[in-house]
Amino acid sequence: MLTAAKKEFIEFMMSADVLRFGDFTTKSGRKTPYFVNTGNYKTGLQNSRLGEFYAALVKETVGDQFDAMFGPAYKGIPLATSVSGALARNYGIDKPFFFNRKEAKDHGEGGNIVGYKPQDGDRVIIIEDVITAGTAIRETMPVLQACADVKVTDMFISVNRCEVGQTPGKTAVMEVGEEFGIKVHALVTVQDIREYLADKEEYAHLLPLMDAYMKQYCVF
Ligand SMILES: O=P(O)(O)OC[C@H]1O[C@H](OP(=O)(O)OP(=O)(O)O)[C@H](O)[C@@H]1O
Ligand SMILES: O=C(O)c1cc(=O)[nH]c(=O)[nH]1
Repeated sequence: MLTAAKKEFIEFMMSADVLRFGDFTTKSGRKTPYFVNTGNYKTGLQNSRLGEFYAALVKETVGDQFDAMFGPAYKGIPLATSVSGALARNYGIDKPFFFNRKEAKDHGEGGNIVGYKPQDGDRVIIIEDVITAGTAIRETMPVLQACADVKVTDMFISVNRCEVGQTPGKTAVMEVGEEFGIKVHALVTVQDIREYLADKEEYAHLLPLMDAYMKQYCVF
């Protein structure tokens, strides 16, 4: 159901040109009529507001029951930093954050992890933009497992695209749960976006495109 909070988040993404409609190709090679580009957030206020949306979901689901948050390069990096700030400011949940470099650095401090140094036994949450086919999370898990014996418990994303992963009939989110034991929490889903569009006459032309895409790739 499209709650007022979900509607507000969809309008926030659209006002920042983050949620766009047109012809795009996903990392997994799917031709999609909509795309979420969190790289389009550009101002302090947008960043601060974005952090608040995620922080409210973290507070409501896991609260302070985690030890650190991880933002996968690249787009997870500003997400994790803004969420950590909002959690501390709004809820007094002051937790460390860390992120990776896609290419290891061979001078100075070296390595591929920046920020907090994870410890064995840490419960880690991941802050990301979207999950489509689940490739990115499968790239992220070995990076985390190489740091320490951490337990990744939850993952927070802007949009759950509800798309099939590697196994017919299963979403990437289901697979992530089964393979890694990670619970995925999304601010909105593709169904929320579709419902939002259906409420507004000016977006009527997008509905057949969304429906065709959802029929091809989504599992509900
Ligand atoms: O579930 P998937 O099919 O993997 O697709 C979703 C991921 O793909 C993109 O990341 P990308 O690897 O392009 O990294 P970026 O943050 O550097 O843009 C996007 O930011 C998601 O994280
Ligand atoms: O699947 C992807 O590559 C993808 C989808 C999307 O909506 N946004 C994004 O940054 N990547």
